[in-house]
Amino acid sequence: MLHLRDVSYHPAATPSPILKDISLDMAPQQLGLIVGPSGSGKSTLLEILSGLAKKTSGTIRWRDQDLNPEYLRELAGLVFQFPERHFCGSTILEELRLGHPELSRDRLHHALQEVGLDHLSLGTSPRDLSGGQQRRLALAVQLIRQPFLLLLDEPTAGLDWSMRQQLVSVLARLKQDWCLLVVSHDASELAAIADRCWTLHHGQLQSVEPSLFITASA
Ligand SMILES: Nc1ncnc2c1ncn2[C@@H]1O[C@H](COP(=O)(O)OP(=O)(O)OP(=O)(O)O)[C@@H](O)[C@H]1O
Repeated sequence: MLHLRDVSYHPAATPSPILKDISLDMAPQQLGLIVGPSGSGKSTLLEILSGLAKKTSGTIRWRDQDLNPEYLRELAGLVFQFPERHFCGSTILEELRLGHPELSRDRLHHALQEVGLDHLSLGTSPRDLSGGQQRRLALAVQLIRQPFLLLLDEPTAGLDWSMRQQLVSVLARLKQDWCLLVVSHDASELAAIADRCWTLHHGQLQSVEPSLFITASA
């Protein structure tokens, strides 16, 4: 169970906080969706939850354990917006093994299976994959680390309709085993698979019913 209580982020360079007293709870096997316009603080919240930035105040807990940035870097997996821009490996195998040369082929195969890419040869170049396949490979890269929390920044951005549908069904399947927190400026397809929804405006989080977005985008 992930618990955030009154998490704020106020860098010295800004006149007002970027995140203001954020509180939320999420259970394993849930998908949480935070929807907010550009500049509302979505990526900053994910940076804090993945240990890349340090909150100014508040607490972040997994069950009863307080999580500092070092712990968060180990326990959370962040898939950046447009993750394909950061691929470094020349093959799928290299991409999956970056930083984890010891990983067995079984473990790699399992991660690819979870995102529906197990039919591909490990020697395929990530650059030769479709946009949707590249997004799923980026998910697999995080899954092999077995994070307790999978964080996704705008996972469907820039994909066409059919690739978005494929990605949404992969996420729906992944939430059966993982805790997922997704941020997006567009709730349309993701709200249908979300267990919890929030809006984020000027760094302030507000809980809303997922059905609100489904009706609004229908
Ligand atoms: N360390 C920092 N110092 C100063 N300003 C910052 C810092 N981190 C974030 N910001 C500012 O906070 C605001 C929120 O940024 P953030 O990237 O989190 O928004 P976002 O909702 O993810 O937007 P987008 O969808 O455009 O990526 C922006 O105005 C950004 O410039």
